[in-house]
Amino acid sequence: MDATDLPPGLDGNLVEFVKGGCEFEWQSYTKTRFYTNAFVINGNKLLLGFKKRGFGANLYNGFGGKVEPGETSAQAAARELKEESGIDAPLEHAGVLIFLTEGTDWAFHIDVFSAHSHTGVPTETDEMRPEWFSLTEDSLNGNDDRLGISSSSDLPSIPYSKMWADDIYWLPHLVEGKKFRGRADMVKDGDQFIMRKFWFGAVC
Ligand SMILES: Nc1[nH]c(=O)nc2c1ncn2[C@H]1C[C@H](O)[C@@H](COP(=O)(O)OP(=O)(O)OP(=O)(O)O)O1
Repeated sequence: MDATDLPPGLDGNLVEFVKGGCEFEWQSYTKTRFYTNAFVINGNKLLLGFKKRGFGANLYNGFGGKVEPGETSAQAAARELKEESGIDAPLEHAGVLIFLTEGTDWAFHIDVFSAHSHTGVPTETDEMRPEWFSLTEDSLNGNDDRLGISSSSDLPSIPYSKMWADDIYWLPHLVEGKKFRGRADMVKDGDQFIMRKFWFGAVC
C-alpha cells in the first residue's frame, strides 16, 4: 500500500483489513506517548484483565501502561504484565496502535505484545482483575458477544462490548499470529469513547 494512503503515524508495507469514518480528517497531533499492551494465550484461552481504576476503567484489556524513561517497550511490557497480573511471559511484538482522543494534541503509541506461555498464577492487583476467556472461533470473532450467547466452552466469551471499540478489529489477528498496525481517532460518547475514524491492517 502506498504510504501516502496510510493514516499519519503508520508506515511500512501494510494491507488494509478495515477502515471507517472516511468523511472525517485525521486529527493532527504534535506529541506521542508510548504505552504497552500484552496478551497472554494458553492453548484455547486468552487472559484479559478487568481494569479497576484509571484510564479505561471498567473495561477488559490486555495488561500494560506507560513506557518509563530508559526502558524499551519490551521491558515496559514485561514489567507492566508482572505488576498488573503477577505473571511472567515470553512476550513477542505483535502490533502497533496509534490512538487519539478528541481535544488532545498527543497520540498514544501502543506496542502490543503476545505470548503463548507464562509462568506464575494470574493474581488480582489494585489495578486489574485477571480472567481467562474462551478462544473458540465464535468467541474470538465476536459472534457470541454480539448475540449475547455464552461460549461453547466452559469459559466466558471474549467480552468485546466491555472492551475498547477497536479491539475486535485486531485481536483476532493477534491470536492468529499476524502482525498488525492500526490507528483510531476517538471521540467521547457519553461516558465512553467511540471511533470516529479508523484504519487497521496487516504487515506484509
Ligand atoms: N483504544 C485502546 N484500545 C486498547 O486496546 N487499549 C488501549 C486503548 N487506549 C489505551 N489503551 C491501553 C494502553 C495501556 O495498556 C492502557 C493505558 O495504560 P494505563 O492506564 O495503565 O496507563 P497509566 O498512565 O495508568 O500508566 P501506568 O501508571 O504506567 O500503568 O490502556
